[in-house]
Amino acid sequence: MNDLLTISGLAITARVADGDLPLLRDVDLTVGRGEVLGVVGESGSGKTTLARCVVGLLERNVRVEAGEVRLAETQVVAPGVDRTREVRGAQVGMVFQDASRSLNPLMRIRAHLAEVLRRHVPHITKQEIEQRSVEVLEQMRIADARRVLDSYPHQLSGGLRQRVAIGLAVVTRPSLVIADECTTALDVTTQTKVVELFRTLVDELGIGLLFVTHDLMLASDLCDRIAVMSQGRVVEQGPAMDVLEHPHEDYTRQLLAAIPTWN
Ligand SMILES: Nc1ncnc2c1ncn2[C@@H]1O[C@H](COP(=O)(O)OP(=O)(O)OP(=O)(O)O)[C@@H](O)[C@H]1O
Repeated sequence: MNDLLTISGLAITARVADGDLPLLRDVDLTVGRGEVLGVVGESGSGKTTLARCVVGLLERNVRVEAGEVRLAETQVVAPGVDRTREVRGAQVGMVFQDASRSLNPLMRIRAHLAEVLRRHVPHITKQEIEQRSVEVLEQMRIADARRVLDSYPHQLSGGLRQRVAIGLAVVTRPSLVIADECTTALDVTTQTKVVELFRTLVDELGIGLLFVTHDLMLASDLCDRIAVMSQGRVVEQGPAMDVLEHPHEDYTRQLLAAIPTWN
């Protein structure tokens, strides 16, 4: 089996004032190497809970009740099991919605990259840090990498900051990247560029990408396969074009019907 990420039978519950609230039920998903899985669904369907579970960032009132998350052969999440700290950053990179919030305003981009590399690459030298920092910004199609390395986050445009955030997620050369609504705050042109960048990274580096979005048009541009979520369950999944062109579920049809340009 060549799957990088395997989620099976995952059930997640939140403890709330009046009892237990199911957030995810019976979720089965896989992401292969060099593959983009799009996770789509309306607001509140459980997409973020799924993404955060894989990287061990669930809130304190939330627990895994059944099922498991495996990264290649290793079980990283199961009831009472959380090995995400061991893989987060090094084997699994993350990009979230608002890059500005994940960057420290008082640190230059060079220091951000150095911090991540020092944390996850044992014995890395100063010279290697500089080399890999320039290299990753170039991979992000940033032309003037050295100027960007010397900049503070506020000196960069939103689109550039988001590309830096993606760079931070992949500089450790993870095998899997989790991206949660990471293009939502960007204008349409920048969104397209980020999507193209992701596609190139997946194709060139062979990483697996779990791409959470509520935007089906974007998903259709980027994803190999799509999983549709509703009320904490995966209601439909398959090759992107099959799901979007020939949906089996009414729920998927309704999502598609809500896009004016789809039909
Ligand atoms: N810690 C929590 N405690 C209680 N309820 C929660 C918690 N986290 C999420 N929920 C609820 O679980 C449901 C799923 O939330 P989630 O953020 O995973 O959905 P989503 O599909 O990512 O939505 P959006 O697109 O709006 O981010 C929502 O109804 C949300 O209010």
